[in-house]
Amino acid sequence: MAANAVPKVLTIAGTDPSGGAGIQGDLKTFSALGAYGMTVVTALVAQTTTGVTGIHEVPAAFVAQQLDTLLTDVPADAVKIGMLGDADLIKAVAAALDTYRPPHVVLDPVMVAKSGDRLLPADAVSELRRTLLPRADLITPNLPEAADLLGEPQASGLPEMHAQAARLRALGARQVLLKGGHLDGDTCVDVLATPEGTIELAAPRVPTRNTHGTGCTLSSAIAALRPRHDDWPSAVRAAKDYLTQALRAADSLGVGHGHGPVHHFHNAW
Ligand SMILES: Nc1ncnc2c1ncn2[C@@H]1O[C@H](COP(=O)(O)OP(=O)(O)O)[C@@H](O)[C@H]1O
Ligand SMILES: Cc1ncc(COP(=O)(O)O)c(N)n1
Repeated sequence: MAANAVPKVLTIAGTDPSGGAGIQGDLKTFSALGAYGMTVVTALVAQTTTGVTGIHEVPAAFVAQQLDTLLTDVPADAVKIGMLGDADLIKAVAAALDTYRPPHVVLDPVMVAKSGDRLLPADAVSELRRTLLPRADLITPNLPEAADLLGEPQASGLPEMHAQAARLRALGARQVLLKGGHLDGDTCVDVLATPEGTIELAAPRVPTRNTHGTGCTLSSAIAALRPRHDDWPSAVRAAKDYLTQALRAADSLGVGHGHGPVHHFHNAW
């Protein structure tokens, strides 16, 4: 990609009518970071800041049709994959990755919403592990998702996070960003494991309950930024800085009665 070109970035994910997470949160992130956003919807989700009331899945064949229709016209410079509601959807997305071979595939292994509602059935986790981890350039599990993928107890500190990130790489993901937001402390430390080594990325913990969409924002920010950065550590660092700023602005929004969304704002206007 030419240095001054606008990256065309695709999100494959479910919806959030409240606009904080899923496809809607991803598109806001892409725009805020100067990327051109494209979408393939995997599920219509009736949800808001307080929880999920229903899921209407898109048939796998129609997700495949959306991917074929889009990617034969517009190649993606990066792809973010979020909610995939069952094993057939996982297989359809894997097939499209094999056909179109987009660069920079970021997989957020979404399993449970902030409200505690399940977005991926437990019996589809092994399909995600077997089929999509080896096709991802970077996976971005939170602590419960990493534990589920590995079939292990959740990490309770940084040494265990380092060990689990390495074991997730051994399952086939080329890079692993194990997110530490669910631990306590004044800083939120994530662990990034790459073939070149493992680093810790820290940011101050923002004192807010408005964290709906943090995982979606981080993974889509990485996808938006990766085409313009030389390597994963640099893109992930910039994406985490962006997320911390969006969390700092979250309380000014006042959206909903539960965990409100992070705020993407542009200063230019
Ligand atoms: N209150 C917070 N302040 C700053 N960063 C946070 C906060 N909560 C989470 N993060 C960061 O947001 C990202 C996603 O958080 P995490 O809670 O670990 O995953 P998920 O949103 O998928 O459950 C991580 O980079 C984490 O460190
Ligand atoms: C469609 C969809 N995808 C993902 C999430 C997870 O959101 P979070 O970023 O808060 O973990 C969500 N609530 N809805």
